[in-house]
Amino acid sequence: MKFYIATDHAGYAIKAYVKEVVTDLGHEIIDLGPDSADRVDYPDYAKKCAQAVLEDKGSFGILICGTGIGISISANKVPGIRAALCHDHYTAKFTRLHNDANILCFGERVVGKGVIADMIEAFANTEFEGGRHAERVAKIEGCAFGGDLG
Ligand SMILES: O=C(CO)[C@H](O)[C@H](O)[C@H](O)COP(=O)(O)O
Repeated sequence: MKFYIATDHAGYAIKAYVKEVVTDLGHEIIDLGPDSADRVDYPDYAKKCAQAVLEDKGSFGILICGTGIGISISANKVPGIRAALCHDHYTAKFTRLHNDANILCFGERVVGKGVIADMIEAFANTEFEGGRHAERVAKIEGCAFGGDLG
């Protein structure tokens, strides 16, 4: 699998560890920045990663900020992106199974290294289940374009 990773300043410190985890699992990871812990705006990096994931079909993203909240909200503004803010193995696994998430998000200030490695493994090793979930995922794009929520 190919992953794109981006953070803001509050997710920068953990990035090297995350890249190591992804590589050790046998996957490719491309770093979209930033290259230092200088203060940046998380929407800029969410957008960079979202665009890369959409342009490179079949790839996935990892986005990290302090809480994981701002960067996931931002990425989800991009149509076609399903960025999941995860906190543990269960949420990382089920967002692939049921939501077909294409970007894993978390907060550097929220989860520790063990949980991060566990989430990445669960996210990378879980396939979308399809079926009834595919119908719901299709409706997500309807929400993005102001469709009828029923
Ligand atoms: O968690 C975040 C957004 O949801 C960010 O990573 C920042 O930590 C947060 O916005 C605080 O920003 P600051 O400039 O570091 O005070």
